[in-house]
This record gives sequence, C-alpha cells and structure tokens, in this order.
Amino acid sequence: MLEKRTPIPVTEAIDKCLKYAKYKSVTKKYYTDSLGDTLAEDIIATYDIPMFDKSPYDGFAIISESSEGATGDERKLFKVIDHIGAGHVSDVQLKDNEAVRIMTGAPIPKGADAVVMFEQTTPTEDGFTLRKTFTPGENISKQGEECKQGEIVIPKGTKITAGVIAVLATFSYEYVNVYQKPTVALIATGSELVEINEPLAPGKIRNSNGPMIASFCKAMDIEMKDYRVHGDDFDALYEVVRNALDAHDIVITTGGVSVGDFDFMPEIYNKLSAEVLFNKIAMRPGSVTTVAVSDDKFLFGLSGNPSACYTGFELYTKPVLRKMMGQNEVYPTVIKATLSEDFTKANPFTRFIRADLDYRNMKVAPSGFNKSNAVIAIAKSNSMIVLPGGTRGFKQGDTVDVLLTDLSCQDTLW
Ligand SMILES: Nc1nc2c(c(=O)[nH]1)N[C@H]1C(S)=C(S)[C@@H](COP(=O)(O)OP(=O)(O)OC[C@H]3O[C@@H](n4cnc5c(N)ncnc54)[C@H](O)[C@@H]3O)O[C@H]1N2
Ligand code: MOO
Ligand SMILES: [Mg+2]
Repeated sequence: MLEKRTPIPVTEAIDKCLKYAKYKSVTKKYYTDSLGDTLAEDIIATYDIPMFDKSPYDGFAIISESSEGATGDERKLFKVIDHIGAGHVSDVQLKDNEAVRIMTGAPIPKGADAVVMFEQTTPTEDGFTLRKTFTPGENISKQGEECKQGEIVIPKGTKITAGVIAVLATFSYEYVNVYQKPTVALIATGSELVEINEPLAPGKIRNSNGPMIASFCKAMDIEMKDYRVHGDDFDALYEVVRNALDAHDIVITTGGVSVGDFDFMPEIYNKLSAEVLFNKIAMRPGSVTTVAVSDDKFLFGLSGNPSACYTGFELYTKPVLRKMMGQNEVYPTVIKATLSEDFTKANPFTRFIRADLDYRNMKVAPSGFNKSNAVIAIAKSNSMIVLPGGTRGFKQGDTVDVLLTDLSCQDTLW
C-alpha cells in the first residue's frame, strides 16, 4: 500500500528543521582569515572612538568665543601659533584670537573648541581672518561620538564581512572566536545519472544537481565530500549514506525521495532509525523534500528534479547551515515587487517560481520555463516569486512576495 503523506506548511517545515540545528564548536582564527565565518563572541569597543576630540577638516583650531560678532564687514583676525598634522599633538594652550593650523584627524589643542576650514578663511601675514561666528564644538569630532569603551559594537552571531574585519582591526582583535562550520556529504542518487564526461546513452541524463549543490558548499567555504553519483541499488546506497552520516554533520542527497519503485531514501531513513521531520510540504516544486535527523545530524533528501532540488536547498538546507554556523540571520529575505506578466496557473500549494527581479523598478517575472524539472530558469534567476496556496490568476501589476536568492553566491560567501 502506498504510504499516505501529509503536507505541512513551508514555514512550519523551516522551523521544524531549525529547532534541531545546533551550533558547532568554537575555534579561534587570525582575524583576516575569519572572513565569511560567524562571530562566536561579542566584539567590544576597547576604547572610545574617536579616542580624543579631533579635527574633521584641514583648517584652524580656535576658541569659538574669539569669532563672536564676525561678519563680512567686520572680519576677526587670528594669529597662528602652531601647526600640526594627524599623528601629532600640539602642546600649546590657546589664548584669545590665537589659532593652531591643524589637519584632518589631529587632536584638538588645549583651549580650542572649534575648527575653521581653510575655505572659510582669508590668509594674512601671520594668520587669517574669518567672517562668521563659530559655536562651541563646531567642526569637532567629539571623543566617543561613534562608540564608547565597553560597548558591544558587533554582536555574536554576525557574519564576518569586510566591514567587520575593519572593526576587528580597529579594536585589536588579532585572533577572534568563530563558529566551526558543519561538514557536508553530497550524494546524487539515480541509475539514470551520468557525469559530465560520460556518454549520454539512451535514457540517461546528466547529473546537474550534484555540481549545483557542491558549488553552494564551495561558495560557503564548507568542507564537503562529494560522493558523486550512486545508482538505485538499495544496499549499496544504504551503505554510502550510513558511512556519509558517520563522517559528516549533514548528508545531502538528491533524488529518490518520492514514491517511485526505485525511490529508496524513505526506506533508508527507516533502516537508519532516523527521525523524519517531514516528507511532504505544501509547496511546488519540491513537495516531496524530506528532512530527517539522527542525533545532531541532518539528512536532507532533496528532490531529484533540478528546480525542486534547488528550491529545497534554498528553503531548508541554507537556513540550517546558517544556524549551525552560528548566524543570527537565518531566514530567507522576502520583499514585495510588482508582477510584470500574467501568471494564470492555479496554485494548490504555495508556489515558488524561479524569477528575475528588476531591482531598479522592483518588477519581477518568471526567469523562463519553470516546471519542476527545469534547470535553465535557475541559472537565470535572482529570486523566487512566492504565490500563496489556494490562489490562481495573478495579473501583471499585482503585488507579489519575492524571496531573494543569490546564485552569484555573494550572500553565501561566508
Ligand atoms: N506518483 C507520484 N509520483 C511523483 C510524485 C508523487 O507525489 N506521486 N511526486 C513528484 C514530484 S513532485 C517530484 S519533485 C518527483 C521527485 O522525485 P524524486 O525526488 O524521487 O527524484 P527522482 O525520482 O530520483 O528523480 C526525479 C527527476 O529528477 C531527475 N534527476 C534526479 N537526479 C538528478 C540529478 N542529480 N541531476 C539532474 N536531474 C536529476 C530524474 O532523472 C527524474 O527525471 O517525483 C514526482 N513523482
Ligand atoms: O513537488 Mo515536485 O518537486 O513539483 O515536481
Ligand atoms: Mg522518484
């Protein structure tokens, strides 16, 4: 008898996965080697920034009171008594109508409380004149105005980007605690599959899911073992999956999760005594995407159909990978955009359509032939249109949800 599967909503399926996703252990890395990792500690300001009151301009430091009443007709005269660039400290104590010639980044001399830009002055023999009143604090970057010593400036769980590296350098985090990334095993299942350089005999097709998922792992800098293609032989496939599960945190398979005579994954989960979190989701494509857990390990049974495989990876595998590597932001980003062509098909389940989002005009359209078995539309997409289940007849001009994806792997370059 055919097993009856009960579909669950997409959001419930994502949350079921995330509930089981555990952080990996923490390791220390040299800060420039941590690009793309996730912070396992809060980054704390080790001093105020700026560290001292400083000049944001090339100009003159003055006592603001000395400029009081200055106008175009009644210019105030200042005498320059010292000259400093960034990295140097003036030891003069300013008096009325005195100024220090000061460059951007240099500390404000004692007594001064304003900075006049060169452009606001007219030179004289030993100084300059100016034509407006300056207020106390004008043109001064105050100590601690960006952050104060002891403040958490970047919280734990943040992905380390070039900007975060700049902050690590600023506060001398030469070695930083990051989460270890999970390791992945990748198995493409199906007796029809041949690799890129093998002959395409009748009935055979190329394995495209394997290289696609491998590329995601590569972009994420995740240690991945590619077990390549395995035919539909239960015992052999069971052995490969079992060994892969012993050696890795996550086993990703593609194909063999539906109800076909050679779809062996359900029976393999059973024999492994893995807990199946779900095997049917109210979505298209990828409704048969199956996720199982065994101890702290995950088995992602992605569908064989390329668009379904891709959608399953984006919706379930990516958030789990993000959580396991300690990231705070794990859910996909969904925005609104305007549909630029009609989409009249019925959507019994939530439908995900590989799509081309025009960011400039916030218009979106399917990125080509969009059935579950399509491969080209994946390559041409930068997003997925999300149409709710139980609807039909979306028209050009309708506002729709759009899930942002990133096949260029900029986002996933962790
Ligand atoms: N009676 C039913 N039949 C099917 C159902 C169903 O509910 N009842 N679900 C359909 C849906 S939806 C999908 S999606 C597929 C899922 O199939 P599987 O995950 O079991 O995958 P396979 O049967 O192994 O392959 C499906 C399809 O994809 C091609 N494929 C497989 N691996 C790759 C690969 N690595 N690269 C490229 N293409 C691949 C394979 O040749 C098949 O054409 O089941 C429906 N059937
Ligand atoms: O749900 Mo399947 O993945 O559409 O073809
Ligand atoms: Mg099948």
